[in-house]
Amino acid sequence: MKPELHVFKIGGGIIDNEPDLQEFIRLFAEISGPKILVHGGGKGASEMMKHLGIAPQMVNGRRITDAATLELVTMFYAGKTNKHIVVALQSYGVNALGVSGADGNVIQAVKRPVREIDYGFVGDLSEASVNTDLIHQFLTLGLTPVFCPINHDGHGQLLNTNADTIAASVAKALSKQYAVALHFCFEKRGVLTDVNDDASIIASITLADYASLKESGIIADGMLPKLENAFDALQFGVEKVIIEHALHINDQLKTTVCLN
Ligand SMILES: Nc1ncnc2c1ncn2[C@@H]1O[C@H](COP(=O)(O)OP(=O)(O)O)[C@@H](O)[C@H]1O
Ligand SMILES: CC(=O)N[C@@H](CCC(=O)OP(=O)(O)O)C(=O)O
Repeated sequence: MKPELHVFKIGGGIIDNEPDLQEFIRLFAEISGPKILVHGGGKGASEMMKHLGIAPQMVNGRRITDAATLELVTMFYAGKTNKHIVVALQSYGVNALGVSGADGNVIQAVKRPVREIDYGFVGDLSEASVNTDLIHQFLTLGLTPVFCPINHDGHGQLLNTNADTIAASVAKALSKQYAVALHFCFEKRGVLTDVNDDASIIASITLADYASLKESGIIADGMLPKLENAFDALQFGVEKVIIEHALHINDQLKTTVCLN
């Protein structure tokens, strides 16, 4: 039987709220066995850019990343945010190792080809992008890898990748060796039929449900790439995908994503 592995992803809504972030880290620290944390931070990055007079541009949940934006997001994600999370995890006794994809060549991306939209320095991933041997060695040493959304192309170029995509790609790649549970944690109780009502949780969502909820506009914005990554992960061997509130990971109320 494969050993269990938990891959957690947290986004900007939690990272930007310091008490919530600390509480999530406390709960994450309690999880036993091998675990991985992937973080985003898009909300804070956009706020920082606005302060500096640069208008953030997002298309289909992905940031258009020109050279100036890449410099800023590298500082923000790989520097401030990643180290802030790592230092907090250390304070809860988790031996966290903060990495970008360039560190140890742990994730290599390919710059997104220009089609209708030029995303700039945005990196796409495949399963082969992820250095599973190295991650397995980190886990064997008792380290908890903490991935920021910055990767590289192996030829000297850093690239920005959506953090949900990183979490799904890492989960898929490791599913050959581990029974992986992928947890997308954010500031709501799961996928909701009314985005303003946390009581309206959809307990389980299939691909067919997703198609009709998307059609009717009930699922929109950042939830679209999250669910697309969730179904993709299930199709490629991840055992369980859960969408849940970052501060209620021990509760039963959450959305489980299923293929059918
Ligand atoms: N049906 C839905 N249920 C829950 N959230 C939804 C739904 N439709 C759209 N959303 C939006 O998706 C957002 C989550 O996506 P995103 O902001 O990318 O998350 P993250 O915090 O991981 O970066 C929620 O804050 C919410 O506004
Ligand atoms: C290419 C791309 O879109 N990268 C994302 C990476 C951060 C992210 O995904 O943050 P959340 O998980 O908090 O949304 C961005 O710069 O917004």
